[in-house]
Amino acid sequence: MTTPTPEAAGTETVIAEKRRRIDDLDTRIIDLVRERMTVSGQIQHERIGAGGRRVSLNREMEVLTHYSAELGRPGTTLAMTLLELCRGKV
Ligand SMILES: C=C(O[C@@H]1C=C(C(=O)O)C=C[C@H]1O)C(=O)O
Repeated sequence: MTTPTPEAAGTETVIAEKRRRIDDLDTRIIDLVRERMTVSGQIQHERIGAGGRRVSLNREMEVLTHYSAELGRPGTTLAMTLLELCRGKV
């Protein structure tokens, strides 16, 4: 193996540092998703206990609109994944 140039070594360091930051962000995002799942489950439990349904399509449209307004079409996909995590498959 050849020794990397100082420039390449610097690039590798920057990438390694940024990847650690991304790993930290992903850990926090996963924690937030778990928190969302807990709160969503509490709402569903409350509604079902009052004789309602687990799913509220009107509310899900609001969530999908929020994500698509902020993040475009991939935001809709992300919101659908979050909804499935929070209330299961419909
Ligand atoms: C949490 C709720 O219940 C369900 C889960 C939702 C969610 O996780 O955002 C949205 C609508 C419902 O299908 C709610 O009605 O707010």
